[in-house]
Amino acid sequence: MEVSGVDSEGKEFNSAQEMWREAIGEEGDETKKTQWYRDGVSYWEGVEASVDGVLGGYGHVNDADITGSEVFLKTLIQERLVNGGANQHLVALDCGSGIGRITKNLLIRYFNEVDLLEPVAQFLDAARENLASIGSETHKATNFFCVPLQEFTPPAQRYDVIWVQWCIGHLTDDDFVSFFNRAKGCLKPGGFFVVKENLAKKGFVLDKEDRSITRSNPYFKELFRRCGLHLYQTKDQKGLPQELFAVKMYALTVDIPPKVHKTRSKTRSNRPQIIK
Ligand SMILES: C[S@@+](CC[C@H](N)C(=O)[O-])C[C@H]1O[C@@H](n2cnc3c(N)ncnc32)[C@H](O)[C@@H]1O
Repeated sequence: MEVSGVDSEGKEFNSAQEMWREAIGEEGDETKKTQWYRDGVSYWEGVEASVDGVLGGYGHVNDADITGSEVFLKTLIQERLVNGGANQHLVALDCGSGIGRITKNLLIRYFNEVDLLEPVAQFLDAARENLASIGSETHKATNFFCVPLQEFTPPAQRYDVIWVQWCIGHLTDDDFVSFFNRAKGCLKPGGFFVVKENLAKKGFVLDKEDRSITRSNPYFKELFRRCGLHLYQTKDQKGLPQELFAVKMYALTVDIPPKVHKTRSKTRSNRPQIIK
């Protein structure tokens, strides 16, 4: 990516390549890259297994976040899934699930089964506990995968929705692309990804504390293009405190969304749109 960016200590980089070279070393230098991932997980291992912990001290944004996600998800289920999801056995994957906050407050109400993936064992244990008394025989958390996204290949054709929120910043660009390419084959027909992430105003911001990168909207779009994914819908998350990064939701599909005959202005951004 030919975009400039900064790190959390104010250091400037002329390009993403320059930043990645410093963060994970030259291509083929697996030692530094392994250390990058190890440091990211170690950071989260030192965080309390609570809503406030996984939200970086902003536990009070949970309600706004879940409400925003629910509005986005509901429309997508209706538009994309057979019968609008009615009378279907729906399955979701919650990636980088932390303590199961999103599954507990949202996904388990819409999906018959939810699988959780989380590399930090203490978070996944908390998720198991938090979800033990939630749901029912027909709405339940099924699998708990204790593995990082870059090492995960989901089961083939299992999921209607793969939800990726506030965790993909831990992956390098190549591992980001590689993960979505593997995961594409795990979606059922009509299935889709939701990526909900912080946005940098421009370029990127490297967080040296938790070993993650916050990407800009153009940066995400370029990576989605490299994944061969199509942008079906996007929506900005509203109601978050001003001092936080803006947050955007992306719905992504493997198939090309049908052309919409426009009756409104071309400047509307939340319409089906192929990534350019
Ligand atoms: C900000 S928390 C968000 C948790 C959850 N998605 C939520 O919104 O409540 C970031 C999560 O990403 C997880 N994570 C860190 N590195 C990861 C990786 N390589 N693959 C998947 N998840 C990772 C952390 O352990 C942590 O649970």
